[in-house]
Amino acid sequence: MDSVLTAAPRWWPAPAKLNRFLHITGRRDDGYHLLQTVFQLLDYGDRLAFSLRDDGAIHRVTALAGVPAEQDLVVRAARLLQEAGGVEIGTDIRVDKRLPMGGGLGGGSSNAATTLVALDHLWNTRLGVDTLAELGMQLGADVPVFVRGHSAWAEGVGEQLQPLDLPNRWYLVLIPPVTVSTAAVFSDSHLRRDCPPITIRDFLAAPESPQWGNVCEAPVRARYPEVAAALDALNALAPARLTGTGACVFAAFETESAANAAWQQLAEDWQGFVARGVNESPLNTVLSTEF
Ligand SMILES: C[C@@](CO)(OP(=O)(O)O)[C@H](O)COP(=O)(O)OP(=O)(O)OC[C@H]1O[C@@H](n2ccc(N)nc2=O)[C@H](O)[C@@H]1O
Ligand SMILES: Nc1ncnc2c1ncn2[C@@H]1O[C@H](COP(=O)(O)OP(=O)(O)O)[C@@H](O)[C@H]1O
Repeated sequence: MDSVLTAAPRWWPAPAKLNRFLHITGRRDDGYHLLQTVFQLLDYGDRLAFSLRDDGAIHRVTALAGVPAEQDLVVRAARLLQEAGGVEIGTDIRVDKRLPMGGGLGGGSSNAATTLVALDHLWNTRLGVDTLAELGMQLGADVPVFVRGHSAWAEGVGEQLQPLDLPNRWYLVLIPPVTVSTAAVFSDSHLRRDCPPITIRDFLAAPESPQWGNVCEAPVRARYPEVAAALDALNALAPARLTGTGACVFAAFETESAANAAWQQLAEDWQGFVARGVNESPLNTVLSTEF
């Protein structure tokens, strides 16, 4: 029997991230690229709801275009936790999606992290943040930062994290009408892979310096004219960057009204949103206020 064990499930936030900059300093033996990047979390993203089931099934309630349930990161994350924690309870998972897929905003990774963190509480596995981050790493390089829930300096393939308090900024994010394949960008022969390593101190001395760029920007610009057009449109108003391997681009503003004013100039031609940069994930806020 599929009896539902909780009455009114709450919504759990799955925030987006931006890569404030992204350098590649080399490659691992397995071909994965070694990065230096800063993850800026946003107060904007998807929402997930969980209804526990006593039959042990993991069931995705909402469809995701082009992603079969078995491949959905929320289902994979729930299964992983179920195995790791020896759990016999199941769950229905509902995803209210606002973040574009393949946008460089980390939506899939954040959905996976929220699933791990929320079910660790709802299933009472209490594995703790370190184990959840390790489980998350098996699902994707960007999952641990969302599990840990703090904007961060990252190295390695994104798993070596140091929490950072970044300046308060508002971000205008444009969503070009195209999906960028992370694998295709990383296999591009024109991708710069020899950035000299910098230190966290170098970055913090001038966090908004134009010298910290995104090496994926050049190959993505060349392959995707829609991304080039978005960068050009935003650059006319403020310094614009690509996030991750794209497709989304962003600019930072000191105030919400400045970000909204820029958005008003672009909203007729582009999809996008304005969001506040946060050092602490909205997911942590839920945990600390309700659990
Ligand atoms: C580069 C970042 C920065 O945030 O880009 P976005 O995906 O957010 O845009 C991420 O670390 C991306 O991590 P993630 O999105 O988990 O990458 P995956 O799907 O695991 O990787 C897809 C493919 O890209 C290549 N890949 C990925 C990450 C990496 N550090 N080096 C690589 O060479 C590998 O060939 C891999 O098979
Ligand atoms: N729940 C999910 N939400 C988004 N993408 C998912 C999900 N599950 C699996 N995916 C797959 O992960 C890929 C990367 O998604 P996403 O993390 O949103 O983009 P990015 O890594 O560019 O930030 C998608 O193209 C999709 O095929």
